[in-house]
Amino acid sequence: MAFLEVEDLKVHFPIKGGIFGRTVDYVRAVDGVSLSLEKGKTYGLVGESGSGKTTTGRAIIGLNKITSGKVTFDGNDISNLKSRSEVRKDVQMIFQDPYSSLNPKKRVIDIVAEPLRNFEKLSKKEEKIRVQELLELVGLSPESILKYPHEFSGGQRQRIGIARAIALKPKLIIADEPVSALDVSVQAQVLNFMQDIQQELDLTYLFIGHDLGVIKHMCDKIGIMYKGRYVEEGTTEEIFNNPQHIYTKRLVAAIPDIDPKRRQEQTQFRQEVKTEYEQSYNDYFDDEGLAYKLQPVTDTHLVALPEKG
Ligand SMILES: Nc1ncnc2c1ncn2[C@@H]1O[C@H](COP(=O)(O)OP(=O)(O)OP(=O)(O)O)[C@@H](O)[C@H]1O
Repeated sequence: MAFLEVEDLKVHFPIKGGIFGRTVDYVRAVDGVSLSLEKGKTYGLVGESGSGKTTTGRAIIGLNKITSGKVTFDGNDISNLKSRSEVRKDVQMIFQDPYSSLNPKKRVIDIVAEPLRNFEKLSKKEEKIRVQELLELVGLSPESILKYPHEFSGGQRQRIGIARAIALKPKLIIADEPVSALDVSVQAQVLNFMQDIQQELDLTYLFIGHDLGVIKHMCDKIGIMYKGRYVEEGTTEEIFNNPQHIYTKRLVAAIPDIDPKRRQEQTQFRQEVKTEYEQSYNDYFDDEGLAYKLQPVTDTHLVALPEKG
């Protein structure tokens, strides 16, 4: 059994209608996702906006109710809310936007200490020392404890978010587009730092993203999502060197390459993908453009599927 095992996960949100507010339909945000993640590794969930990546992450951590399916973490079935509360300390989330995810009215010490206050009974002095240690670990000055989020840059704010996420020494971190809101120049620093603490703290990551360059850099395994399902899953090498599904091929073909020789290969690959896409559209997609016909189904974010032709 893998460290994190998700089996046929479904999360459907009811759509209410009529004067009685009855459920008239469901948004099938996640509709049968399975994945397994080994300890210390990083799994990338990729998909265009609305494909269900965030809902998958939120369902695993217990922020969204699971409609059906099973989530096993570190040997425990955490599919229902009660069982999940037992592993709450062990699974933490890092959010996309370090501007909105930190309360602007709170000082850094109160932000980072929040999970500690929920789970551990520390004296004020012990708490201060722990927060200062955490800030040092994420590369911020321990004197920052009395500052407010607006006094920091985007990259520094994300480090504060990471300090909060690792405060309870979690085992699994769900990182929901952790660098998408940051300047490109800062993204690499935060990603490299995330890799450093992964080693240091023996962390396992579920990394949600849409930038395939970032995903390639970070992940061992990748699942490509589309409309709540997987279109393809594989190791990073398989996805980038030998993509099977036309949707994945389109994503890989869209990555800009700065190396002149590889750019030439990429141009040729793009042409092949274009031809295959045009020839095989009906084999892969049903009338609504849903990628039902190849299993498993994945999620992606980089390039929306264009209209046929
Ligand atoms: N609480 C909710 N109630 C109803 N529908 C929801 C809810 N949360 C998400 N959805 C819908 O579920 C679908 C999947 O959303 P989700 O946020 O998981 O996608 P995503 O791939 O993470 O996209 P993004 O990259 O834009 O965050 C979308 O159609 C979204 O509108």
